[in-house]
Amino acid sequence: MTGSKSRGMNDDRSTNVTGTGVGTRIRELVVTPIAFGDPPLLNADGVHQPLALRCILQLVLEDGTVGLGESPGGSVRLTRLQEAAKVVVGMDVFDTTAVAAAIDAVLSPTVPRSHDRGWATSAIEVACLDAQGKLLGRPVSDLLGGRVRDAVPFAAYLFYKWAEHPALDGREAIGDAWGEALDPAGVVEQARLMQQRYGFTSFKLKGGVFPPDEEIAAMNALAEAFPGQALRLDPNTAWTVETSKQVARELDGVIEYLEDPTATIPGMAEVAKDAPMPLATNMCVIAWEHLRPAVEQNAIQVLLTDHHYWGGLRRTRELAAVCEAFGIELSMHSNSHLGISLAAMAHVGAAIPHLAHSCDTHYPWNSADDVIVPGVIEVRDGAVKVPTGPGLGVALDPDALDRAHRRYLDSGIRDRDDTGYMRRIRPEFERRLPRW
Ligand SMILES: O=C([O-])[C@@H](O)[C@@H](O)[C@H](O)[C@@H](O)C(=O)[O-]
Ligand SMILES: [Mg+2]
Repeated sequence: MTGSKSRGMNDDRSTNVTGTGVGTRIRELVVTPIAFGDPPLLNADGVHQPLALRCILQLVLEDGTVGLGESPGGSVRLTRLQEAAKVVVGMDVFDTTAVAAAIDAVLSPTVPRSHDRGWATSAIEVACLDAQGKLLGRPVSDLLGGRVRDAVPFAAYLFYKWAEHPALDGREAIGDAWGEALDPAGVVEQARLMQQRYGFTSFKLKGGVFPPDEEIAAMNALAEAFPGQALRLDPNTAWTVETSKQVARELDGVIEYLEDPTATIPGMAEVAKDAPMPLATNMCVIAWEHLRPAVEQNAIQVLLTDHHYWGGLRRTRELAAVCEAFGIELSMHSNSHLGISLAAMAHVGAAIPHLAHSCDTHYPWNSADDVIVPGVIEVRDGAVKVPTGPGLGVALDPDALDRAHRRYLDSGIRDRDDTGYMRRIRPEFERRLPRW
């Protein structure tokens, strides 16, 4: 961890904004790597490790106001955030364009692709907006143009999963409250639990785990168990173009969209010519330069935005306008995350008028180890109420943050490695895409 977590923790402070930058300059950016529990969720790459990694950002202004941010973790992202943290010191928190440019400039020599630099820019922009909102006494959604909805709908994110992380390296097996889901009945049971606990009315299954016929059977079982409710399948590019076309035909009338059945923009465009339902992506259109070819080839009809890599909340709002111009519908992508990210997702989701689909969230899988004070941000009735307090509207729980940071230090895990972890348990596992 860099810096002290107790410094500048006056989260609720509101101050007069003079417009001169007095008190609104960034004094310090504290980046804290953390780890939190994650169940054995299966995907095309392997299986989730027992701990997932994130970085928590505390952007401290000269007047003591603190803006919060959350970024995906891992050693590379942590190093980039730490580098970026140095160049933003002294800048005005309202000058987010200049802040983004400074981060971009310091990272460009070592990180050539703008998309890879975007992760740092995005997390820091969210922290700036949280601080701005606290200074102004206004929620972040107001800084994005105002909310068009008070609650943002989310989908249950279903995964094939083992009942427990098997015993390994002298540690005992780690079970969870969700149980096993390895066949259609298990998937339907998991969906029922998700609905009971969180009120979800739309469901996404992470596929690419079993042969397509088994995943088609799971989707049909969900359709039977939840008639009329929106369903999606996402095999993370585990299929060839031909297999994708075949699955799309078989799921006609069953799913609202098919997400990343196959790799690349041309591959998706081939499938889209044939598929009876819209195709969605968070894999082949992940940077501004991908939009033009995707539109020209009509490769996707739905984009899953993600403020964590599209440059932050304002850029996501701009992306939404571009998509609107080209008739691309919007949904939202998620990775394992905690409440600061969920709050940011809710604020930007509230400010996008044509958000056509419920958003993804891993939060139910990870919320037990959250680092924010509970009660403000939660999934209820399949939606997240957009906080109305200043900034993101959430506050850090310093003890929970300390625990999560210690967990990170003690774990020795520094990067996500679904394939490596899977191979330790099933040595014959090969990450081969497309697999079918
Ligand atoms: O957590 C997972 O296993 C997901 O596969 C995640 O890594 C993806 O980024 C994501 O959820 C997706 O929609 O592709
Ligand atoms: Mg996806």
